[in-house]
Amino acid sequence: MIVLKLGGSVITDKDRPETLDGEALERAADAVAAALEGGVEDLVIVHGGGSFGHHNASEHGVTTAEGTRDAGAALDIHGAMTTLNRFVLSRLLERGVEAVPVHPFSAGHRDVEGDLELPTGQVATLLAEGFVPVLHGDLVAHAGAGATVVSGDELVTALARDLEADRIGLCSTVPGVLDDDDAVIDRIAAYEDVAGVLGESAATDVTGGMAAKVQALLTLEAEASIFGLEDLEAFLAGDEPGTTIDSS
Ligand SMILES: Nc1ncnc2c1ncn2[C@@H]1O[C@H](COP(=O)(O)OP(=O)(O)OP(=O)(O)O)[C@@H](O)[C@H]1O
Ligand SMILES: C=C(C)CCOP(=O)(O)O
Repeated sequence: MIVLKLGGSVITDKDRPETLDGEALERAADAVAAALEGGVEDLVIVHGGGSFGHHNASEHGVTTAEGTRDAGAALDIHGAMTTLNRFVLSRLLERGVEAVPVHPFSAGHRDVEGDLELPTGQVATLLAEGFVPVLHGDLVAHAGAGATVVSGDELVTALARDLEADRIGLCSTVPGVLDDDDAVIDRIAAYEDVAGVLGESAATDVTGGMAAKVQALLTLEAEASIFGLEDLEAFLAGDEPGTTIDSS
């Protein structure tokens, strides 16, 4: 089972609100379709927000910890993410991928500690029935805080753990985690080894950029890869492009 995240910064133009990077999205959809035709089974896709969702969340002061109890604000943020989800689904459907949406707002929640609870029975059943479930960064109900943002990266972690993913891939706008000289770090085994070079996202991003990604992936048993769009095909073919996060 593969969990693949298509970074919001890859499939959208992160500097312009609610703007797709149509070419990049089509390229990603091509790679997914080719991989499924080539024999990949059991693929779960998660996509991030990029220029959809982050701007809205930021405008309403909503983050993964700061929530809202304003339904209008919640619909604004969730609506931006479902709009992007429709675009992703349609590009996949056009290529014969049996992609269906799973909206985290209707499925998950956070407890008072902020820990995410995400049921995955629907995702497992969709996989078993031959679908490609497509989740996305979203809002979730948060005990004591209203509704807060859940990042695609958190969803990847929860899905990978629960569904015992064999492989995890984060396709981002960078070719991997970069060191001080902008060279791709091949392998990361401990957060302390790279904490100094990890920063936040260059664009409006309420969920933490690269540092949060690496921290989350280090908690998983399976190996994860962070790579750029040019390496998506290679990842889906079984290679380990970019940076491998290995906590074992
Ligand atoms: N050491 C680093 N190596 C690589 N990228 C880094 C590093 N430190 C900070 N970054 C930033 O992290 C960004 C990737 O995180 P970001 O959250 O924007 O990606 P994404 O998952 O593709 O998008 P989204 O969160 O919208 O889904 C890079 O574009 C870069 O600006
Ligand atoms: C900002 C929202 C609503 C979702 C963010 O998801 P991410 O881009 O994966 O961090």
